[in-house]
Amino acid sequence: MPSIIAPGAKKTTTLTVAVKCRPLRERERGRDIVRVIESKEVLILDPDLSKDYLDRVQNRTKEKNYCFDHAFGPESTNLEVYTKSISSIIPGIVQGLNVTVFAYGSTGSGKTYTMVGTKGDPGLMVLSLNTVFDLIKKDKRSDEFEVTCSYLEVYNEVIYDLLEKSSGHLELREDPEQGISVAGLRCIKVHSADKILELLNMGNSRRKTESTEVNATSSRSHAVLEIRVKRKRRNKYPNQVLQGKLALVDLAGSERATETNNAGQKLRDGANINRSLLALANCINALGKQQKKGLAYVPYRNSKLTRILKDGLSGNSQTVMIATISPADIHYHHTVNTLKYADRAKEIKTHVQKNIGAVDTHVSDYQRMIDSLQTEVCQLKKELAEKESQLSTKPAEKAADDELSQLNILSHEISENVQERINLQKAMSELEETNLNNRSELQRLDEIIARHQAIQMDGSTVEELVARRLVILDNIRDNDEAGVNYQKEIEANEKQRCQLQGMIDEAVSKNGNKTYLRILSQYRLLGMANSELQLEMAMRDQVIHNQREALKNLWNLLMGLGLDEKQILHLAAEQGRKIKTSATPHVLTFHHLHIQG
Ligand SMILES: Nc1ncnc2c1ncn2[C@@H]1O[C@H](COP(=O)(O)OP(=O)(O)OP(=O)(O)O)[C@@H](O)[C@H]1O
Repeated sequence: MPSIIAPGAKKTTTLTVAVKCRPLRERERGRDIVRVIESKEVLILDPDLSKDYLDRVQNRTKEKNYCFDHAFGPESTNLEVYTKSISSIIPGIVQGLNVTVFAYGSTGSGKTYTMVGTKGDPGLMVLSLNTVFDLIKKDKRSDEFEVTCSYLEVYNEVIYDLLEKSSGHLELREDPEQGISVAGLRCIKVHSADKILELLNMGNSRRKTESTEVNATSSRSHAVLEIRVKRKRRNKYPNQVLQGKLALVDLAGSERATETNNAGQKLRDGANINRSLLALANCINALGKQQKKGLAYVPYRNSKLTRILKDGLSGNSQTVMIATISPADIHYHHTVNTLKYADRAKEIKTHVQKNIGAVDTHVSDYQRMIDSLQTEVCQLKKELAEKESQLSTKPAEKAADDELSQLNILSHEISENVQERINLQKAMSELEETNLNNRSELQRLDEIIARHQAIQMDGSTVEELVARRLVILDNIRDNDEAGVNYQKEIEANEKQRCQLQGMIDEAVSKNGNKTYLRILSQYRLLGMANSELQLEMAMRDQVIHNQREALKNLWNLLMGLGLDEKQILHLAAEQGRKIKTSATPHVLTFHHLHIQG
């Protein structure tokens, strides 16, 4: 039965951006070029001291000035950063709101120090968790709480569970209602901040770090700690569940490979870290632009990191970006680059809304099918491993062994290929939807402009409308261009798929080990069926989501026309539809609207 949730009022809010400048380190021996003025302004001095007076007056200086919600100098502690920029939004988590905090900055600028901290100067993760549990303690008598914690890292575009000793590769799952989740990620029930900190330390010890020339323990991965708080009102509204979420993100540092003297694996890491960070920067750009230009396409799909952070960047979340910078003159370019993105991020808007519990059942059937397929895939994987170990004990079959491992590689590649295709197709359909909206706005504008011109209205109104029209056209062109690129990628993906399929078929026809191959091909087919099913589920959910949105709009429209809840229900009954509602204190009229039939 599809159900729609009409949640508490949506509040639009802008991203809070705070800048934290770390102290100059002993070995840096450089010049301190950062000045923080009145806790808001950041002044970056020209690193080149040789500029003369004339250069300065002729404005040839590289001095830059930015203004943020908060700015902290080297003497500020993490507690100060927490108190001024985050503490006020943390209580929302136990009231059903989502909060995201992420640190952004170049390698060695102090992201991990700010997020994790030290014993003497605990970081934002520690401080916010302590507050969450203090708040829970206060309300424990009247309400029931359940807190769960997960910790993941994105390394080389692969997601790993930091709470698992030897985590496999995890996949992202999408649901238009619930947003993005990570399939198979461990969620541990916790009862205290200390327990989470214990898990955090354990996870951090598993995190991929390397020594680079810029930072001795440089984080090579992006880490996301997520705390979910479920709250059940024991006395007042026993059926209501509030679900808040706190996502704390410590990003890997961005650096240019040439600066770190990295090679081989490290160089590859750098490329992937930069791919994610580049995608994040592109999303920040597009979102910043969107505030001015309307419907620009935001390329969340270009990396795992941006897909995970999607909610925090534009969805239902109150978000704080902490931009970390170094005061050293040698880092001038990195510092200015970080501040440029931080400056753009100030424009980003999110929509905060309480998550009032409704257990959705419509995905459960698909979910069950996927889970059972996954169990079967695991079982076959085990059988495959057993078979493989038997085969490897017989040296005479070494040649067959090689062919089999080749087959394994091929089947892995084909499954990655299917995932990529799903992702590209979803990106295409999102892009098309964005442009559909753009085109309908264009049509509306054309009609209004024609009407205004017909009655020869004041020129300035028409000028404004025409300017807006040009902006929309510009967006449509940008989005069409992105669409052509996606289409090319889809074609390349399909070509690769055919090639892989051909290679597999050839290998299978040559190989003599029939039992093994039967299992292998079954495993491969199941893996593909699983992926296809996920695509089908996502598409189906998108349709349901659109229907619900349309119904919500219709409900609001009818309310706006002066009809009350009873009259709407009556109207619906006349149309042969059953609607169930239940009242909550957050929305005057209703919070659940279940539509049957
Ligand atoms: N506010 C601070 N006070 C004292 N030391 C700091 C501060 N911020 C950072 N540092 C020191 O600077 C160094 C680099 O910091 P950190 O490891 O947090 O950088 P990072 O941005 O996380 O780097 P990467 O991206 O390479 O992981 C560390 O030795 C850290 O202790």
